[in-house]
Amino acid sequence: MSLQSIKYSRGSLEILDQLLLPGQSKYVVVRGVEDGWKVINKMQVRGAPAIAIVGCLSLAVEVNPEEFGSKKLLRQEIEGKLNYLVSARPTAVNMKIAADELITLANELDKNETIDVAEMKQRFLSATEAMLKKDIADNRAIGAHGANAILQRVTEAGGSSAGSAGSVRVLTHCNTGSLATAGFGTALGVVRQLGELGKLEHVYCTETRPYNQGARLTAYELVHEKFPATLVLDSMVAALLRAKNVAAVVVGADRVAANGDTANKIGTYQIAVVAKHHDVPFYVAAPLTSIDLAIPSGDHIIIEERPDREMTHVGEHRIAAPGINCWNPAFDVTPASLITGIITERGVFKPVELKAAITKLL
Ligand SMILES: CSC[C@@H](O)[C@@H](O)C(=O)COP(=O)(O)O
Repeated sequence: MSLQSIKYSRGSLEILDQLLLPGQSKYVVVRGVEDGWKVINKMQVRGAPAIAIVGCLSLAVEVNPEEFGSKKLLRQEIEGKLNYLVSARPTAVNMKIAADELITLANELDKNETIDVAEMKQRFLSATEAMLKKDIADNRAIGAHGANAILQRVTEAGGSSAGSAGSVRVLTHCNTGSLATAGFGTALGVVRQLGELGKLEHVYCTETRPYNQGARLTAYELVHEKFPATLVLDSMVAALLRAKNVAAVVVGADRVAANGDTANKIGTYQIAVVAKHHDVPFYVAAPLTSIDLAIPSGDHIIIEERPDREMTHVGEHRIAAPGINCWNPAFDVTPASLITGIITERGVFKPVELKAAITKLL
């Protein structure tokens, strides 16, 4: 059983094939950008931060053995291939932000007359490799901020949604853990942190149809951690919030717009509506690399539509009546008005404060 979604050392990249989990732990070798694009598009690796890291590292393994005749040629290679990788999946912004940062770096290195092409390549590789460590550090910080926010809110609300010794029950959706990131996780990092603090009474995870990231991947991580955890179907959330004294919902994000509207796995929006109805705080946990200040609202987010087969089949087995039409958006947009707080590595912000706070930080 492995929770390491990305194995990298200079010149070598492997990803844990998430289509096969939890039945099989099998790593797939990614030899370059073409492989990187395919494993992202087929969702063998998925989760917004992991997509960006694998995309950029796939370019690093391709560039590593190559000799470039000039810095201009290296810059063109970096720019062209990163823009291609962005096209593998459209909704999560992390790959686009990473690509823009690395293209800016390549332009600066190209203009810097004090370095040669070999040095430029080394600096590009180091910048790409730094993403792995940074993602884990960011996730740890998200976990700490998120756990504090949830526990503080429970205390402020008089502790009625707390269990024994102030511990809490939380609900999460999709998979936002070690498998979706370089390690630890975002929303699942918050859950992990509550667990590490001894404050996690129970975690509920949704099945997350149709790809079943909750049932296959989050459940796998929770069992591995030996956390008190229960799987529920997506259609059970209203009943769960009515019955189980859940203190908070915490989910991840694929793209957060400047006003706080958040694209995340399909089903997130309806959970937020149900949470509002039951007066349960609803948190989005995401690194700054998931926040897209360039778009004013969620109306500007492109929602990826996936093949019908993901709905009509479970593995090789057909479950839907042949001939039926399908609509399979992979994500939905939760309006900012339903979001209590956006948990980042730099603190927790109300959606209305987000743009000003992030602009100041950056
Ligand atoms: C830390 S992962 C955050 C999001 O990417 C996650 O919640 C999600 O929606 C994943 O969707 P997926 O289609 O599995 O890539």
